[in-house]
Amino acid sequence: MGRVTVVGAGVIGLSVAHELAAAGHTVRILADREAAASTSGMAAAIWFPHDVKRSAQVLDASAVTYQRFQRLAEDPDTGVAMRAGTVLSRRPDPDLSWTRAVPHYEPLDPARVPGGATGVRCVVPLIQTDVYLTWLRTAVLALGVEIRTAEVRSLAEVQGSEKPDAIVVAAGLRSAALLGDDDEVYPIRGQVVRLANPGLTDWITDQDNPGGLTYVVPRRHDVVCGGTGEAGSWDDQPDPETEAAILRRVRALVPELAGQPVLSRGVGLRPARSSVRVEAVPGQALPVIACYGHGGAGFTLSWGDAARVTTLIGPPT
Ligand SMILES: Cc1cc2nc3c(=O)[nH]c(=O)nc-3n(C[C@H](O)[C@H](O)[C@H](O)COP(=O)(O)OP(=O)(O)OC[C@H]3O[C@@H](n4cnc5c(N)ncnc54)[C@H](O)[C@@H]3O)c2cc1C
Repeated sequence: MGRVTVVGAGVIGLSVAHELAAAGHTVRILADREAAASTSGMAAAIWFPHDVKRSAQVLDASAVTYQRFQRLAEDPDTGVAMRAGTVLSRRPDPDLSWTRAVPHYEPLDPARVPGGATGVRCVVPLIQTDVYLTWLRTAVLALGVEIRTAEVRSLAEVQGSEKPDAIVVAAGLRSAALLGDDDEVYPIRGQVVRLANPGLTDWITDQDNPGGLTYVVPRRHDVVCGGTGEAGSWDDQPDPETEAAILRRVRALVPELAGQPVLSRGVGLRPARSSVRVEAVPGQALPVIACYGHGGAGFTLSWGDAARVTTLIGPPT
């Protein structure tokens, strides 16, 4: 193994290419959109395994990624920072399996939690996606990876034109169409509205808000407010009524947001699957590794799954 073609330049494709190149492979990325113009560009993002089945593999990948981001946060140019925040839950038995990867967390004083909810206060990586994806692309190029703008219509086409030793399919929602052996991929629509930041640093996510998924992620120059989690919806246009409802919910949760002007808005389609797929695909003429279906946790799993792909490919020969 030596020459690897990665299909996809979102956070997953870039992270995989980074780790393969760092391991000594010659890597080329084929992608028809830059990360900023894909789902990856729409995330806020915080480290949190949201909209993904929390299997042992996912929790392991989350932990590896947490540690990697913690190191990256030492360099402000990466756009990664460690930030305190709150995870609210309104279920009687909340799933706290994710806290295994988090060194600092504590149950919140019930007096500080909205009626009926429980809360965990913790410190996690906050990844400012516009800064981070630019940093990651630059890091990938510095490792000698070639990034080519191209639409891939079939893996046979890649095999014929690129003659790689292996292919990694990291094409998000469109991965299943390229592989043709998977009918378990579907979009989870996420709408966001970005407000001016009145000086907030702490994030909050209210997973089971009766009005809908609600989160507030303050960044350097804005606050990403969400959201929605509409499984099966391919609608990529912001809906004004949905935005008004998001604004009502986030202002109820974080009163400082009242009166802050809207800076921008957007919709992203999370590439969801019954479970994240990271494996060698059987029945192919050459080694093909699938790495997709990360739902609402692509950043959260990125470095862990990139390491897993690198192990599956093996060392360069
Ligand atoms: C509103 C919202 C908020 C989110 N918040 C978070 C968060 O806080 N934390 C978190 O961890 N995650 C979050 N996510 C989820 C995260 O954004 C996704 O899991 C992640 O972006 C998926 O990355 P990806 O690289 O698999 O796919 P994408 O970013 O969609 O990239 C796919 C790439 O494949 C390329 N491609 C596809 N098909 C082809 C083809 N046939 N030929 C050539 N190129 C192709 C595209 O051009 C693109 O480069 C959020 C998502 C949304 C929508």
